Amino acid sequence: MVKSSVLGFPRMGVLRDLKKANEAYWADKITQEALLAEGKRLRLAHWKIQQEAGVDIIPSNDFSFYDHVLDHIQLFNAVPARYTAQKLSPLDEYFAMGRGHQKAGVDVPALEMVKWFDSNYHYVKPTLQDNQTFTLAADPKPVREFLEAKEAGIATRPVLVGPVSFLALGKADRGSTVDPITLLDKLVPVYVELLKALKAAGAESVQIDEPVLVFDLRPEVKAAFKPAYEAFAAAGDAIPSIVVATYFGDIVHNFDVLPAFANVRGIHVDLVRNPEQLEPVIAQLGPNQILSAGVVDGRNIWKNNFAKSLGLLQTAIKALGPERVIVATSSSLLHTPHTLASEKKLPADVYEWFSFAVEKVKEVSILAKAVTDPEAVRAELDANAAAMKSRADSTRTNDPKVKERQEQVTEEMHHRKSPFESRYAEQKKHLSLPLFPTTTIGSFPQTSEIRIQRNKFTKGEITEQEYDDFIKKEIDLAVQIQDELGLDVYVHGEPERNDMVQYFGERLQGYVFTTHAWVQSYGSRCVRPPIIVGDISRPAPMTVKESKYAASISKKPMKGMLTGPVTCLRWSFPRDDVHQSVQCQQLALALRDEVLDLEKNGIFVIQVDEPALREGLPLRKGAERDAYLKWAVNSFKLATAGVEDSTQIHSHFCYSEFQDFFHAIAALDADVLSIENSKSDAKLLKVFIDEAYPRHIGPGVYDIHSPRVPPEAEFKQRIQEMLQFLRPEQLWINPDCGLKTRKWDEVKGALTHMVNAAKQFREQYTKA
Ligand SMILES: CN1c2c(nc(N)[nH]c2=O)NC[C@@H]1CNc1ccc(C(=O)N[C@@H](CCC(=O)N[C@@H](CCC(=O)N[C@@H](CCC(=O)O)C(=O)O)C(=O)O)C(=O)O)cc1
Ligand SMILES: N[C@@H](CCS)C(=O)O
Ligand SMILES: [Zn+2]
Repeated sequence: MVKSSVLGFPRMGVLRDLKKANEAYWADKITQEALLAEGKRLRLAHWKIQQEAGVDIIPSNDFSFYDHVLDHIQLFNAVPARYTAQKLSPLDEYFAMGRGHQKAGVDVPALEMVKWFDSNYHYVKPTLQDNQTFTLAADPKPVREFLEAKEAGIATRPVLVGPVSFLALGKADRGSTVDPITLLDKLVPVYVELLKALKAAGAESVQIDEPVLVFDLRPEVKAAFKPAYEAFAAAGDAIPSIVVATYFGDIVHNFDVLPAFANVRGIHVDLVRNPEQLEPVIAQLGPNQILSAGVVDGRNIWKNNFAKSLGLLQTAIKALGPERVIVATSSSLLHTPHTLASEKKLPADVYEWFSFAVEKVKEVSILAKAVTDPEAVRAELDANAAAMKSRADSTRTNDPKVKERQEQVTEEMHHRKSPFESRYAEQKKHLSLPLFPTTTIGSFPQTSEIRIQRNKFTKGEITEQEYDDFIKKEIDLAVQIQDELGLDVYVHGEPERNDMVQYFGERLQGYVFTTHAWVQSYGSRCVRPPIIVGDISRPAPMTVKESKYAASISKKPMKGMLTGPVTCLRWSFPRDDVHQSVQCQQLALALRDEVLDLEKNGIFVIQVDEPALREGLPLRKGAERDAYLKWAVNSFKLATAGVEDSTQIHSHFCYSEFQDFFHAIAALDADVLSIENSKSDAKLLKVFIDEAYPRHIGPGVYDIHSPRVPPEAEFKQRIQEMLQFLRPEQLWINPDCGLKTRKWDEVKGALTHMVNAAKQFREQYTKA
């Protein structure tokens, strides 16, 4: 019998229960015991869903209160001393690393949080010291959760982030210079101890995730697999058997690492992303090793194409026999929403095209049966074939007018009228900005009042007029606060937006959107990606009404605020039947019209956010990456280049790892860039000098993910550091990202300090 397996299940629960419990705990509304009990309830519920679907290998330790990499930081007692020194409870210490802690005299910022591979999930970076040690935490979480499932009668396979990936995804702490991978020999014995404890608890097998295997690896990282997995092999039967899991790419280029895995039970590969790696991987397996074939997509919401998956599985079975093949999800289902069953408003025809986590779990189970006994699941196979046909034949997907417009796109449409120097001269006259201009990234606090009013509007409990009036009042408030703070370029605050991508998806033809399809983005924060089902176009302006109103009541320049084409694409669930470059160009054309409409309506600073530009970068260097960069950069330029020289185009990126990506950002030709930087070493900005970057930049000076209000001195120190790498005339002062997740008192406090710090530098440099 072929077995089925799931690599991880979403944690939030059907109604975002974990988010609600976490936020209630942080607001002191529920006790620690209540939060822990909610975690337990969710874990059991999720295991049962998988058990009832007939999944053979169910994961444990995939649950996390905040982030699974952060769990491992605590599991290995790799918690920086600034947190342990606070003597918080283990749970509060954990949240302090995730989101900072500023309470009862304790003031510690969060650890850095960055993108998980090319997904919209964010993990907390292991932050390691020169004299780092590792020990196993008391009552280790993977053992505890394995036993919890066992008590409930559910045998599970614990999931761990592997030692090489844990270190390779980490960094040296500020003030340390250690290359994390050199800490391997200290870490591996702790893994062995943990694996022994899991075996003693009854675990027969573990899933060890080594997703860094899909990257181009430094030789030091490649070399680390051998000693780590040899140490595991040396533990023999004292530890569970190991399946090494990789995902989001192929591992063919790292085949020279595979001898390190000679003694593991099996290897998991992502056959959704890279089906072509199937045969080469099969050829590399040892005579008794198992292939875990990831055929059910953990990153998208399209129903599995059973015929296609069965083709891959049959190839595997032919080579290895049924006992050595496991049917699996391509990756953890963390990146998919909980269940399609919650969606009551999707058009009936498209509903049939989708599968969320609960449905994908069933798909894995059906495929495992179908591959050796199709008649046992004939009805399911027929229904699947009918759904595939319904989508392929649908008229929803194809809009000839959109295609016609795409054919008329010219090279010239990608270029601004003049080079930056001439544009800037025009903008200077037009906008009269001071030295070190201050601005924010767009959103202001999305208060519960805003969400309640929007919810009432969605449910029809208030009229459009009432909702519009409410939004106008919010914009009034945002403008008034910016007056008081003394900022230089204003934003309207985005109160009308549920999310920077969903909002646009809801206004564009070619999309459908959901009511409950939440996916965790970081910590308790979730997103509800809209779904691209067909060719995209803009039936009407999307943001002009709010920006125009905001500009009309503002005495300073008002920035229009759009989400760029690449980010709209990446943070939606894209089509899988049309190349992403085509979808992106359609979005770019829709946004180009919006940019020009904003300009026509008196908005002369327009920010087009592209925080997902880097996330979309293929994980390995090479032709695929070059091709992506070409179409991604062109899409941004197509969206923005139609404006006059005097209109200032801003763009924003909330990630700090821009060194290997600098040329793409520069190629956008945006007049001003804002980039997340407050938690990184200012030295990273050196690339702007090295590359003689001519345009203007606002490296973030304030970590918006944390409720912490940094003191004024911290802002001044940050600006001072930045001035070592940037010319004063090119420096803007702004936070890392939008402020929607913060509370107004935090925002006012932090921005007061930020503006005061900027004013002091302005004074100093104007005198000089
Ligand atoms: C900049 N970031 C974003 C990413 N991806 C996006 N798609 N959007 C982003 O902004 N990726 C990288 C980063 C990640 N950062 C964030 C930051 C903040 C959030 C966030 O705040 N998410 C919200 C949900 C946002 C939303 O869609 N809100 C809706 C619905 C609100 C709601 O829950 N309504 C209630 C009813 C109202 C009530 O009674 O309170 C309900 O439906 O039950 C809205 O505002 O209308 C979050 O809360 O998690 C995400 C990523
Ligand atoms: N304008 C958006 C950008 C987030 S990346 C905001 O401010 O929330
Ligand atoms: Zn951002």
